[in-house]
Amino acid sequence: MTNLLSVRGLGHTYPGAHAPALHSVDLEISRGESVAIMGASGSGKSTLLHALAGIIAPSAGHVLFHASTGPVQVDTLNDDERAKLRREELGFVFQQGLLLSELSALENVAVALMLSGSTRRDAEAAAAGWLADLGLAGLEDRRLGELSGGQVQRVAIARAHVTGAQLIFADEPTGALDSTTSTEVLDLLLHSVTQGRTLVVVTHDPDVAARCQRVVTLRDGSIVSDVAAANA
Ligand SMILES: Nc1ncnc2c1ncn2[C@@H]1O[C@H](COP(=O)(O)OP(=O)(O)OP(=O)(O)O)[C@@H](O)[C@H]1O
Repeated sequence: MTNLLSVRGLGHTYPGAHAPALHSVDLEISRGESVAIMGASGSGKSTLLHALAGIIAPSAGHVLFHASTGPVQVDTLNDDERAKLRREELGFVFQQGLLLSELSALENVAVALMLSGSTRRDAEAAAAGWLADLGLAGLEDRRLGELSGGQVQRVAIARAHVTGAQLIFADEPTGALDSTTSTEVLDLLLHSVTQGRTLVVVTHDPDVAARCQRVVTLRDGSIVSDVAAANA
């Protein structure tokens, strides 16, 4: 498998914090892998995800991402460049933050493409296709508040994929869902890995981690284990 992300000496200390949230992390992620990031609350999982995905600029170390256009040194990008990288190359399935409750399911997905320059008509056609593929046909015009938690996560998955992103970051994508719906949402994310995409998922749930190929565990901001998942 070819390398997609190479991380060297990654560290991050939030302003005013006494201890680093992330410390000397080295990590290689290959194209087509599914990687779970686990660890106790406060161990640095989200900080690692945010540094890998260019959401935050790390205070130390390097993140090399092999984008569709060539290698990108993520840690050296400015805010605008990181935003462009996220928009064009990465997909996000987060519990909160990215979807807009006042927009419909269709608009939430289409906006990802419109931000990258697609016309509304093209964006909505592509969005409708993804929503249908994810079992949401007929619900396109519902606002998020009129959908179940699992349906909202499907909207998030559609949005993460509609731009053609090859690297998907998920932060507790099943955290608020019942076990049946969790399984369905994870099935959808792992299906996209079988299509050649790469998934990095932060989770507290051992069942989610066991279905990924690899489990990276953090403690106090450092990687303490990096193993193939038992059930993978
Ligand atoms: N914006 C921030 N400003 C200051 N400190 C922060 C910030 N975000 C996280 N931290 C601190 O950094 C450390 C790592 O936090 P992080 O959110 O990465 O952990 P986590 O493993 O994802 O935790 P959880 O499982 O509870 O979400 C913690 O000590 C946390 O308090």
